[in-house]
Amino acid sequence: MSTNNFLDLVKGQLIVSCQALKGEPLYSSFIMARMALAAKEAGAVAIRANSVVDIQAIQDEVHLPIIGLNKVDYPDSPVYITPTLKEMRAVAATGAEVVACDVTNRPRPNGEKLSDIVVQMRQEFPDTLLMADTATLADVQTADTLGFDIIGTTMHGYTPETTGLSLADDDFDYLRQVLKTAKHTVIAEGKVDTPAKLRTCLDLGAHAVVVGGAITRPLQIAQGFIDAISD
Ligand SMILES: CC(=O)N[C@H](C=O)[C@@H](O)[C@H](O)[C@H](O)COP(=O)(O)O
Repeated sequence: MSTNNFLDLVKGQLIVSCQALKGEPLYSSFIMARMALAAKEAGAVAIRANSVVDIQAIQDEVHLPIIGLNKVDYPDSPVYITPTLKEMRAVAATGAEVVACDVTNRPRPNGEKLSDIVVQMRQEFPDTLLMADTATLADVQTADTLGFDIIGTTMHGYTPETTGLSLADDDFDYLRQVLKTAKHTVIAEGKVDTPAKLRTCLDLGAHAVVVGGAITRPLQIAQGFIDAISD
């Protein structure tokens, strides 16, 4: 019987994504761990983190549940969030309570099939929850069919089909549709960049909300201020 009470722990709460890729000013496992400490002290109940080294550094710094992922670029696929079984296994092996991966109906590296990956993960890591990073309602239905425990809106606005779209567009119309469509637990994620949007996502029925850049990407945050004074 699964002892994974992640969903109970995060219900109605904020999850902070602490990520910085190579090339970003804060690219450092140490810095991501300190970001996670700040998030915990603010009251966040879980952390979303990228890469085994960052996950381990964060686990050493804060005892909060983790949504783990591993971003890897492959030449034969546009999918980069935990794209293959190799990355899924590596993240699950850290003990992260949740493993998140791309579910956007695009070809995966090495021709891997998501359905096969899910079956293998259920066998090898029965207590680890799986989170689908989706972009469209069709992806939400795929995630439901494959039995993902959590459906994230993570990739909405980040695929060719959804470029430029945002969760908050048209009074959160897309999130409302996801909440109506999804059979599994929905966590709102992607461009939730103000406290008011966080509140609205929860009021509309999201189980929890992930906020990343608006809290943990100072370059992105500062650029917003610069844009406001750039005529
Ligand atoms: C598209 C993509 O790769 N998103 C990634 C998913 O892990 C992260 O870079 C985002 O920061 C995270 O989803 C939180 O979103 P936001 O930073 O907008 O609050």
